[in-house]
Amino acid sequence: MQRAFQLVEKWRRKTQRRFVVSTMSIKSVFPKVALKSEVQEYLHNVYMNKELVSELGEEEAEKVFDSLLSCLSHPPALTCLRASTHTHTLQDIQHRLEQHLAQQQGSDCCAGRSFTPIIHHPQLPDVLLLPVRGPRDVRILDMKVVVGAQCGSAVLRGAHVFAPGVLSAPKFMKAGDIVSVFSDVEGRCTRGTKDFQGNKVFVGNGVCVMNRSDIFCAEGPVRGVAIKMDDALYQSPSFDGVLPNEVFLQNLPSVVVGHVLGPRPGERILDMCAAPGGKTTHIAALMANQGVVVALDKIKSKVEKIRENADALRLHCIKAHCYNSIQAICPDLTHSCSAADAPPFPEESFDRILLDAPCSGLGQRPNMAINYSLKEVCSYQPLQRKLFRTAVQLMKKGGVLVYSTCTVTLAENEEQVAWALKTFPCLTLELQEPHLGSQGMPGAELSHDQLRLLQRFRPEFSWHGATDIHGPEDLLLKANTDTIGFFIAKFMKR
Ligand SMILES: C[S@@+](CC[C@H](N)C(=O)[O-])C[C@H]1O[C@@H](n2cnc3c(N)ncnc32)[C@H](O)[C@@H]1O
Repeated sequence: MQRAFQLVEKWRRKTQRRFVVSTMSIKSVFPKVALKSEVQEYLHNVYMNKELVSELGEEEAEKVFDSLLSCLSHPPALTCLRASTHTHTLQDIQHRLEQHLAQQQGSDCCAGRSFTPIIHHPQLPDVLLLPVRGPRDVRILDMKVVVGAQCGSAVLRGAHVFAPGVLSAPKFMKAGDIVSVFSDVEGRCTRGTKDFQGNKVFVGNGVCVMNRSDIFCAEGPVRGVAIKMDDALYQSPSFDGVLPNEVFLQNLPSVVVGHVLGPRPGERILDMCAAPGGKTTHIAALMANQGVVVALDKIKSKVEKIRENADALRLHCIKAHCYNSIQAICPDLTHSCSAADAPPFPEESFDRILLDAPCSGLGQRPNMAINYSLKEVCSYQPLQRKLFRTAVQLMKKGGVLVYSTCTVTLAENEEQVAWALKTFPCLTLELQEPHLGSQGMPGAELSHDQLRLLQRFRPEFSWHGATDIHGPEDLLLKANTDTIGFFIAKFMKR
């Protein structure tokens, strides 16, 4: 870890001169996540619930909630790459990645930047981390391009701007122009606008690869990079198409899920909500490609993505199907089920099941604006329970079920655990290994012992407004805490 920090320090010193304005001044202009007022009030009540307030005190609980809104609009401090250690060694992949980034960043280095250091995660043997630097001092230019909020968030995590994401561009914009890119956080900008005057957030500067007419006047759908972001507010390498057979860009808590599930070679595993296959491919890799991983998703186009990712990572034990997982149990015991690896399945068919549930996604970062209504946010709990019921029936006795979400509500997390333990006496809550996040959040009447068995990634706890790293311990702390908001529960069936 000491050597890792030396690398980060070297990189920081080399990039230092670009940080002429203190992060405090930029922080003040970078807004908190914008939520519908009904959703903000709902979340505020969650974070000010009686159990939590009696533990933290009202003032501290308010501060934590404020930090949550603030950190959600900013990207995590480190980029996490899962390495395909079933086909290559971690050192090998790191070396190839360094070579690739050296090529990608070659011209930037000449312009005064240095290569981003790549660090091994000390507790996750298949994870490589790259520190993100920002918010940086980047001057806003006269030519302004506006992109959709999703595209703006991707730029904050190191992506270039792809043509479909562009909403507004100046009248005479042409390839080679240097432009400032803004995110349309309120979703008000109409595609094809020339000069959008509404509320927008600056995400960095880039060089146009396409003319305005290429983006808006093409006959068919436009594809490809429209603006190459070479001076982004948050500096992080672009991983689009980088070593697709060896690395997978994945949030750190999602990698933790695979390890917590603990699949072993030869087992039968079900991933109930699998697309695009980030966790499915991790599970198959941990099984050294031996056994079966059945991956279900109800959206056909997304199932194709699972297959593409499985092929790219050479994971042949994955069997992907388009299916509604709620109905994945054979309806009739006398009726024989189709094929062993295709749904529906007889009860108690699987050694381990992952339910990475569809959820309100309020923990995703960066997210500058969430347009969900309260009704939408509240719609997930019943759906998750239906999926959970099926999961319990499909797991073998002695089998393991991992339930996870990337949201921060109690209703989709701790309340689901309380409901599951009451509804299914055959389930026990299990210790998670590794446990890198915080424990569960009080508010669902779970005991302290039960909360300790849960794992919640709570970026609001360590949020200080900037991604600066101060020492090796801080580097590791940030890697494990300055993540997306995420929840994991592990159950066993007696
Ligand atoms: C959180 S995402 C899964 C992410 C995925 N586990 C990964 O790591 O790449 C939830 C997925 O659940 C799928 N889904 C929603 N309802 C479903 C259902 N009833 N049956 C199967 N899949 C469903 C959605 O299409 C979506 O792809």
